[in-house]
Amino acid sequence: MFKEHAVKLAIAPIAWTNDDMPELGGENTFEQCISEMALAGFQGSEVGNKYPRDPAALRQALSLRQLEIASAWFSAFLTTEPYQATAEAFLKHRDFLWEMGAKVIVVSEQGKSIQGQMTTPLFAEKPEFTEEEWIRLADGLGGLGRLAAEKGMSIVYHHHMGTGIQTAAEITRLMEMTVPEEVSLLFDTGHLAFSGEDYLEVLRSHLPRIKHVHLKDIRPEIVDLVKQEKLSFLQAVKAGAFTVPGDGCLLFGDVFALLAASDYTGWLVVEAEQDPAVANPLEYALKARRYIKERSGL
Ligand SMILES: O=C1C[C@@H](O)[C@H](O)[C@@H](O)C1=O
Ligand SMILES: [Co+2]
Repeated sequence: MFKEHAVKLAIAPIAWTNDDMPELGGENTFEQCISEMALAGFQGSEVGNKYPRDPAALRQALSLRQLEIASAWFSAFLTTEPYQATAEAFLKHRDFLWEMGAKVIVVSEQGKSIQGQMTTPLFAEKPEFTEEEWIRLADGLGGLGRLAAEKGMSIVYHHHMGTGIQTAAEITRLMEMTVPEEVSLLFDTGHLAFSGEDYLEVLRSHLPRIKHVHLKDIRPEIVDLVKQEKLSFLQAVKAGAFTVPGDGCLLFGDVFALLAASDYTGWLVVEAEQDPAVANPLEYALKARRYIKERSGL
């Protein structure tokens, strides 16, 4: 299926400690988190809020467990703040990731985002960008892409529930307003399915621009509840809207087949935030690892 050495498997720390709601998994330590990632058979991780920010200390802790850093999330505010403010914060983030050996930088526009608001209904209050904001976003992302290229890196745009770039149409528009040399795409299965998009069609349409993949599944009955009860994104996560690949309703066999057929090279990152007090992170990491092996041979 996948070409040898083309793809590496990572898992995000968000299943152990949630950066959006640090009270979820507050008791789980950084060492426990990375030890369990390695124990479950993963080669890499993204960066969570408990990770040391000193590259030497982080490298040392990871190398003991033979783990690498795949990437880390960056919140941009290109639609609501001056470009310079986002660019300055981005440069620090870029240089940290470069020191950690990452090749891609996850970027998500958080201007007008409701993803961090505890009670704002996710579906009813989804933000939309004005024409002017679309232009600011596309131009700003181009600028960040050029800054990433100075270090031989790429930005991968993270579409996300509760933001101005959530739907298939919004992703397509963003890709059309930017160029592949500057802006690549992160494909997150869970966010697309949650939004009600045809995630396989999004994958087919944008395959050449996809340079990073987040694998998460959804529990459709919880997604229905989120709509009926007008829950927020954070309430949805707590209620268990997301889970690991194979534990929900997504067709990951098809996702892997499409990626492999396009000679995808890069990381596949299991990223399934749920309440660690309900869903034991090691148990779910092992479940995800077994399922990925069965479906992709990796
Ligand atoms: O990549 C991600 C990072 C998280 O902080 C975010 O809220 C999550 O849903 C996600 O997909
Ligand atoms: Co994601």
